[in-house]
Amino acid sequence: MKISVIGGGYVGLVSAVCFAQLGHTVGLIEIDIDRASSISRGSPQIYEKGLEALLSKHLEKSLHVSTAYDAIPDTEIFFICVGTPEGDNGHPDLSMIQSACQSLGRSLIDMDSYHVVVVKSTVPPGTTEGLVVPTVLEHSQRAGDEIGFCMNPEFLREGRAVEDFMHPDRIVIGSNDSRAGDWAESAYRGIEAPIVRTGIKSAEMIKYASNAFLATKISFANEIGNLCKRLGIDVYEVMEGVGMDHRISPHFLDAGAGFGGSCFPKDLSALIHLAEGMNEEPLILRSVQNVNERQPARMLELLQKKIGSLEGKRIAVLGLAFKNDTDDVRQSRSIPVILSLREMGARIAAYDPRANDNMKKMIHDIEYCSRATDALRDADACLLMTEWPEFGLLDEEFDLMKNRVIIEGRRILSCQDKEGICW
Ligand SMILES: NC(=O)C1=CN([C@@H]2O[C@H](COP(=O)(O)OP(=O)(O)OC[C@H]3O[C@@H](n4cnc5c(N)ncnc54)[C@H](O)[C@@H]3O)[C@@H](O)[C@H]2O)C=CC1
Ligand SMILES: O=C(O)[C@H]1O[C@H](OP(=O)(O)OP(=O)(O)OC[C@H]2O[C@@H](n3ccc(=O)[nH]c3=O)[C@H](O)[C@@H]2O)[C@H](O)[C@@H](O)[C@@H]1O
Repeated sequence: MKISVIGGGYVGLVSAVCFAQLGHTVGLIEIDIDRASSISRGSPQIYEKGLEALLSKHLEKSLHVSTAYDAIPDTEIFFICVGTPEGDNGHPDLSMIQSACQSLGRSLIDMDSYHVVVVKSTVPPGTTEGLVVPTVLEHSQRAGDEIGFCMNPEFLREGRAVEDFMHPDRIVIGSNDSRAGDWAESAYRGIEAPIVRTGIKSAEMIKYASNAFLATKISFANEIGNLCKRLGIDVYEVMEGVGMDHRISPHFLDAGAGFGGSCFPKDLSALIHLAEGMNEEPLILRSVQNVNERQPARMLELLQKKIGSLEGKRIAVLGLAFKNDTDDVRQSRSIPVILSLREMGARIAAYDPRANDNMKKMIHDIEYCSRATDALRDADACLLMTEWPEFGLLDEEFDLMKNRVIIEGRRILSCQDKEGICW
């Protein structure tokens, strides 16, 4: 098939290279000139395992990158993968969706063959039919039956995006017309996964409900973990026993610093905003959010309990990315931790294997180290914020600290000789 992917971020770029890998001819449209040119050079600005290799395999063969929409005349199916960041009051900012639909619509003027437009970005229920369909039709001046519309949410995780795209648990395709749904389904031929065909609004809601449920599992584990901490119980041992019940599953029950990233926090806010707009009280969702917002402060309470005032103390912060295997720091739990430490007068020495540069753009006035040992040297305490496997190997490196006070926000360390383990 001839596919165009609109937006070259985590979802768009990964989708584009994976569609090329599945044998399609793919055009990637990215309006940010810097992003587009680094993708065209084969070195994207985002880090994902396996992405560069696939990109260089297909670049200028079955995958072409452009900053303009006029490069898409042959396209049969469009996947919209632009950002939907949190806007005012938790409502997602849909302006990028709107402007992508305007440009896409204009590029379809004067075409007479059938096209399918698929929304892959996470959008609130009603957005595809209420915004995408009318905007594309208005700007293309085409009749409703000449363009099909689908909603196909994406479930990939950062850090393992290529793997997740190629091996999903399910592929959800929401459509109101079976021809459009069949086309969208064809794009995934070659991937072995159950296909779930739904209406468009259900597909939109499946995405929010999935993220909200995963976030709920994490906050639940954190609440139990906070209780366990007081009782001197190891919450990881508890959750291992809990997760063995197949109705619960062992995944997403790791207690610690809480969830960050560009999606759980914003999608939770969007769902809360949606509920409130309909006078439904989102009791569970608000609690999930509240528990998550308090977890970083709990780490700092524990730290103060161990070493007293933080004024002038050197604190090593290991891990800046919101999770391992990514350089993404959006909504990382290390941000509130660093900001509070700074307010309390601590001297911060931070290290992340990949995310130092991205965090520097956000917080400049702390020390960034190029190795964990540099951060740990002479530190009064260490806060471990990201589940990077390399941190799991640290042991005698902690002897460089003034005291081995280590607060683990992620259970990753295998060494036994540590004090002040958090959860
Ligand atoms: N990051 C993730 O792991 C996942 C994200 N999602 C959802 O997918 C959507 C995209 O997320 P990301 O890829 O993380 O966003 P991103 O911000 O990394 O990438 C979006 C890209 O779209 C480009 N763009 C914006 N307007 C455009 C336009 N009119 N034409 C062409 N390109 C345009 C931007 O320059 C940017 O490079 C969001 O709705 C997000 O919630 C869904 C699943 C996973
Ligand atoms: O919509 C999205 O963008 C994506 O959001 C999440 O993926 P992602 O945010 O990339 O990463 P996760 O692996 O889910 O981790 C999110 C956060 O939760 C934290 N986490 C995860 C698992 C856990 O048990 N405990 C926990 O605190 C991680 O440290 C991280 O900060 C979902 O897992 C994806 O299915 C979804 O597509």
